Amino acid sequence: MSNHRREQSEGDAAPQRFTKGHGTRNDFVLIPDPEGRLALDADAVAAISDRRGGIGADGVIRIVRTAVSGVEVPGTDGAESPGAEGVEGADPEGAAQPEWLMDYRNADGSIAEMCGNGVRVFAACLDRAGLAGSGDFVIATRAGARRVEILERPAAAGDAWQVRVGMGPGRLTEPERTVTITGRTLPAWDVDMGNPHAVALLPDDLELEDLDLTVQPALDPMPEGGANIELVARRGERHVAMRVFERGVGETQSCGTGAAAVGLAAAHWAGDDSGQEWRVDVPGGSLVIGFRESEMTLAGPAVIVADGSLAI
Ligand SMILES: N[C@@H](CCC[C@H](N)C(=O)O)C(=O)O
Repeated sequence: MSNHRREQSEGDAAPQRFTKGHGTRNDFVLIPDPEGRLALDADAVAAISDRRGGIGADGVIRIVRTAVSGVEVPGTDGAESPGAEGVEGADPEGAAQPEWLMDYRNADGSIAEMCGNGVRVFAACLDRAGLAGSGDFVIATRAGARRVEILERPAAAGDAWQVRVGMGPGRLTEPERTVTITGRTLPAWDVDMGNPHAVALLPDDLELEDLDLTVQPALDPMPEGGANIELVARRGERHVAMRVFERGVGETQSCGTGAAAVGLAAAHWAGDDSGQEWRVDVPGGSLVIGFRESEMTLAGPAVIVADGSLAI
């Protein structure tokens, strides 16, 4: 039996609130659990994410105070800091622990270290609740602390926030594995964005739109723990398009860490060390990847769609 129930005292039957949101149509159910009372198991996450029997989402995000989350945040020293002070770039060595943790689960219930689109929607939820201060703050993730900047707030309900996230440095490895898709075997670059990615550039005679991503492309060898797989087409100067098969989900309309991985690989393929931004188109929109001295950045929209109560 799935479990997303709070540890309840007798007679406490308050419904569990949730918010539904998306970033470039990569969609999430966010569940506030400030005091860390929610027991959210893999079956519950899969049931909530189910697009017919549940609410439907690519992932479920628990909004929990880091101090009570039971999650150790790499690179932080355990002391609490609600603001951005003490944080130089992302994943800072020995930085104070951010107040709020993005506890991310894929639609199949598996835990992932990081979600770039999820961080933006998480930030929009904190901002709407008045918990983001001036709009420059730090969020904890399993991949480390991530700096968030609210660039734009929505003018009207249903409009998007625009949010930039520090994504850490990103680490790219020359191909040691291949991706096979639509009968073609291509070299794959491993990119570590806190979570694992395998990025392949399509040859000119293979259209991004023609790929069959209803099944997972074969990754050989498959890394222990799996990987998100991105297929990339060139579009123009500092401009590429991608599709993604996400670990723990399947094909999604967008992946923020995937777009950062693709930006890093595309700049590498182009021999571009100018530090200028790259545009990465995804089926659900467009994202901007930046290169700062110590880290990459991801900028794009975050939309809050609905608030409700869980009855399942
Ligand atoms: N969609 C996310 C990535 C979510 C986690 C991923 N499926 C994994 O298992 O690593 C993003 O926007 O980055």
